[in-house]
Amino acid sequence: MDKKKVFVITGATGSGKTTVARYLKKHYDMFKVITHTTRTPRSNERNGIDYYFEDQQSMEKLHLLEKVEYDHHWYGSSLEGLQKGWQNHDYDVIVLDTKGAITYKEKLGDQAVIIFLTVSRLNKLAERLKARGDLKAAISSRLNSNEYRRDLTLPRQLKGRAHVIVNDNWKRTTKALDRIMRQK
Ligand SMILES: Nc1nc2c(ncn2[C@@H]2O[C@H](COP(=O)(O)OP(=O)(O)O)[C@@H](O)[C@H]2O)c(=O)[nH]1
Ligand SMILES: Nc1ncnc2c1ncn2[C@@H]1O[C@H](COP(=O)(O)OP(=O)(O)O)[C@@H](O)[C@H]1O
Repeated sequence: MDKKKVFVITGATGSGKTTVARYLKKHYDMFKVITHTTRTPRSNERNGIDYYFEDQQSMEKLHLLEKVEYDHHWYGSSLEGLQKGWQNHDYDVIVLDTKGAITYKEKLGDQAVIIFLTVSRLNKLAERLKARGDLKAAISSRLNSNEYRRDLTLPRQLKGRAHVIVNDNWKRTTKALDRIMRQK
């Protein structure tokens, strides 16, 4: 069996996907796959580190494995991105919306390990976006988007095919992640 895997971190905005990806990169030597987006960078985000920031035209020229519209912006990931990581690492980690996670599971089967994040109280998500420093208008647009509502629950296509972590408490989350990694 191919030992190369991609860990797909998915869930609602503010649920902790980026934080979890950072933990897996640091503690399990995973390669963080950078995806492409047409949304504008946040003040602390850098091109080529957090995303490849694209415009409509440059986005259309890319050869992508999958592409989604999320809160009026486009996001997409490439097979080249995954393969770049697998050259020197057994494990890639990528942050995707739930639509992207379904595509990865369908296309890659057991090679894609899906981790779905949630929280027990939804108002925590808005609090976390504020604490992260997101602009008020961006938070409001995000929380009113159809994609935000959709990603609050595990899609039926991923039922029984994803690890679910309730990320209320960071220490407990790291324990759950370490448990998943021991199963590998
Ligand atoms: N399907 C897919 N989703 C992506 C990709 N890149 C980022 N996303 C998702 O797009 C959504 C919006 O991301 P972002 O604007 O960074 O907001 P955040 O989740 O609040 O940090 C999140 O669910 C990301 O996981 C991609 O290449 N493909
Ligand atoms: N378990 C947790 N408890 C408290 N704050 C958290 C926890 N996990 C993540 N955060 C914080 O919540 C904010 C949103 O997390 P982030 O990883 O950016 O979410 P996402 O990528 O899913 O939008 C960040 O400021 C992060 O530091």
